[in-house]
Amino acid sequence: MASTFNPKPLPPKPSSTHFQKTPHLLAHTLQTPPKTLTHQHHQDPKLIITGGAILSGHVPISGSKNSALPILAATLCCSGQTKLKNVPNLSDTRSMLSILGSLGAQVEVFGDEVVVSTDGVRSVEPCEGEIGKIRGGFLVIGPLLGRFGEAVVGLPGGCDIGARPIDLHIRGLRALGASVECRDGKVIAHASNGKGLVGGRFRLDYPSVGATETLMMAACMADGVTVLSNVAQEPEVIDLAHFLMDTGAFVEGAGTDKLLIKGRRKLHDSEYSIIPDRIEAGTFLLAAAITRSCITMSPIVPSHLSCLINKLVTAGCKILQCTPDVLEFSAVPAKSRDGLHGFDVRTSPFPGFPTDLQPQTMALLTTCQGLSVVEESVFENRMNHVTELQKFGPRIQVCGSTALVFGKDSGRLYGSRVAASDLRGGVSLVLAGLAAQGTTEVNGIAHIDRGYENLEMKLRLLGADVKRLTIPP
Ligand SMILES: CC(=O)N[C@H]1[C@@H](OP(=O)(O)OP(=O)(O)OC[C@H]2O[C@@H](n3ccc(=O)[nH]c3=O)[C@H](O)[C@@H]2O)O[C@H](CO)[C@@H](O)[C@@H]1O
Ligand SMILES: C=C(OP(=O)(O)O)C(=O)O
Repeated sequence: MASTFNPKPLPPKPSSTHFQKTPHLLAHTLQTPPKTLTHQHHQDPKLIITGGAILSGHVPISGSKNSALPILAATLCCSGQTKLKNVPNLSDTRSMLSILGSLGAQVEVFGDEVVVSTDGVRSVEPCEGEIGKIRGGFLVIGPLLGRFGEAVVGLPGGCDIGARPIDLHIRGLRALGASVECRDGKVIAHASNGKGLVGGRFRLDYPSVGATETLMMAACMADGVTVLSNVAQEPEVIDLAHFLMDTGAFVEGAGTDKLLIKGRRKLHDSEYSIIPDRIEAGTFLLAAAITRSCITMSPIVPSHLSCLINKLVTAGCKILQCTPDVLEFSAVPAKSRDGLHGFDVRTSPFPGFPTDLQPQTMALLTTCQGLSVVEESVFENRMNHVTELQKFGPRIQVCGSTALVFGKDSGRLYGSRVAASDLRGGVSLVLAGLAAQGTTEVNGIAHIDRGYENLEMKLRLLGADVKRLTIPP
């Protein structure tokens, strides 16, 4: 029987120290999106991968995109200067900073540190163009409504992996006393009693990550006590709760299915470090697995990845070292190079198997022994990568939200010209390219740049042959 991975518990999170305010303005490296992101598809840069390299060495893991986005939105709840550390430099975080800037916030960027002051915010209507690019931008609605009593926010963008409605955000805000209507592609919200939001009770029909985050932030600024049930338990929700508590909020129950929040009108300044990106870390574990390699990575919170690691151990991989923040992982088979066994996956909310690792896991399963079944239960349309993965040669059969992956016996992977249509689907093609014989060209990599910081540089650090080709306009 496969052994179960039991990570050591983390030490308690240190309480925040107060940030020494820095009056100077320095480089705004995160605020200027690279030109290539605004180009048409045929002018997009592409990744060229020569497959077959065995990876080795150490990869640094960046801060979490899905924590950084809500925490940047939450700076709108805070007076004074908020200093965030370990913020990843991604097109999504740059969009989020533009959204804050469009409201009148002052944003300064020093490498991976971002200092935000929202005291000068005068607008409650963020730039619609940026909101429409990313999912996390919509999260400003809760803080705006809580602090200013109104918000006018365009409909969110993000990966095209399903309908992704926002009904739970809206119904939850109504339960806190807001009047909310959707008109002309915008959500227009008012704290309808004229005095601001009021505490209330709301049960989410589904533990939506985004709706939980919207309601947590709104409840922190509402008058009275709020109880939210059937909430999301993802590490990013816990990270947001820790940030809010550091700024003076009272949030109890983060990481369980019920939150109790005592509202205050305004939160104060703080200094806070974003957690490591578990999805980026998981992607590198899968990169090592698909190339049958041994690598180390840090920083990482192993318990955030228990579900994936247990599956990989079942497949035949080994955890050689696991401390609270470093992981040494080996997929080097004992005898032959292709000894990993397939396994079944059903995505579900945390602590279940993360939907954001489903496409990358499917890429690995095409190289494993036997038939694997991959079921996507979180999003209704997250199988777009399959047609592109099939171009590498393996047999994959899709029926609705379930894929049958026939594994290495259905054929080995051959380099191919493919195109990303979303973030994680896109990176699954990069993983397939690492394992394929010959050269792979991955187009549409603006999708990948939304969520991976320096992907090709990090892969090269591990010994992969990956180049970014930027075609001049
Ligand atoms: C920026 C960010 O953090 N993105 C993550 C966040 O997205 P996001 O917050 O959008 O994901 P949700 O947890 O809200 O969505 C999960 C499911 O709930 C449904 N739903 C959601 C809200 C709502 O009001 N009504 C509704 O029906 C969605 O359509 C989806 O089927 O969590 C997802 C699930 O872990 C991840 O894949 C995304 O990477
Ligand atoms: C689906 C994702 O992102 P978003 O919610 O930002 O579209 C993702 O990170 O895989």
